[in-house]
Amino acid sequence: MAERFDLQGRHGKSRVRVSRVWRRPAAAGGHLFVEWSVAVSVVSDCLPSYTSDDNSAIVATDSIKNTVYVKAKECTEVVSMEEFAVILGRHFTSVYPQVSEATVTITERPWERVLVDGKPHSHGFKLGSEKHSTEVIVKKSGSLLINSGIQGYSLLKTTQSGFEGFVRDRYTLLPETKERIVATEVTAWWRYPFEHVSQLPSKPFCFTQRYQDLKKVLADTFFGPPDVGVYSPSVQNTLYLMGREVLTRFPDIASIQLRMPNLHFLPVNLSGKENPGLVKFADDVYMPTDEPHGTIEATLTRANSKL
Ligand SMILES: O=c1[nH]c(=O)c2[nH]c(=O)[nH]c2[nH]1
Repeated sequence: MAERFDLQGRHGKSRVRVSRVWRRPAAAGGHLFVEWSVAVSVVSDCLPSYTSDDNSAIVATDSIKNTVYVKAKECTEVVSMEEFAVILGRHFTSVYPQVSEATVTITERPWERVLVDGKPHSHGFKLGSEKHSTEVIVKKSGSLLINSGIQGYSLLKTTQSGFEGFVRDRYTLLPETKERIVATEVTAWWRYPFEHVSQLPSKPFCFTQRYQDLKKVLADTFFGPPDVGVYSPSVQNTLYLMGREVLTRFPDIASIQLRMPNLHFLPVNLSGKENPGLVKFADDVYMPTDEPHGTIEATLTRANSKL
């Protein structure tokens, strides 16, 4: 008898790029504009399409792609990325009996309103750097998982950082220091507390506002007060303080995952037989590097969380 196999498949469409404009009058704040890259992946009961030539249960990935544009068109009111992802996830899991679950991932291209002579422009945007993403999983029952994140958030400070007291053995060359540049490119992911579509907040845009607030908490904790800063004894400690501050400020966030590569700025000392002490490092000239870099990451979860 032929061997039997379990098969767990999923299918969808990735990198579906969509932009949406909401044309508000200038007096109401001007146009809103987003550019999203959407990935949809559905868990669908279409086993015969894998094991035979029967495609009758397949929702074509081309139709999945089209749905992204249809739903964008239907969003006549402003929606955040997270809300749009829930709309898509709800659509696939409610319209198609064979679809039990949908994962919708969206990454936003960070178009930011320009300022002209210090005034927000009503319809002009420029590209920023760090990116906002979300991953939403919707089940047929309406149960939900919403994780959102930030990528490519580059932060640097020129002082108030050191690294001392680490293991010294026969492999150690790194001198201890109380003075260095610290630079990183933060990746963070956090989970929202809504576990069912019925719990979603009705206030539009709250996810977008939360992203902005969270980004500010991360940066403010990294930098410290504008005039004096705050001393960082290690990237590990700074990462912990950033995560702790997020969980303290936002009680509805149960957990945050932070990845903070340590992008080294190496002291430049140049010396040769002919030119002894050509360049002597005095906390002034550095060689910026990104390879190799330290990898520091941690997840902070509330001790009483049920996660
Ligand atoms: O903040 C730091 N953490 C480390 O773990 C480490 N390791 C290293 O070489 N430099 C640093 N800096």
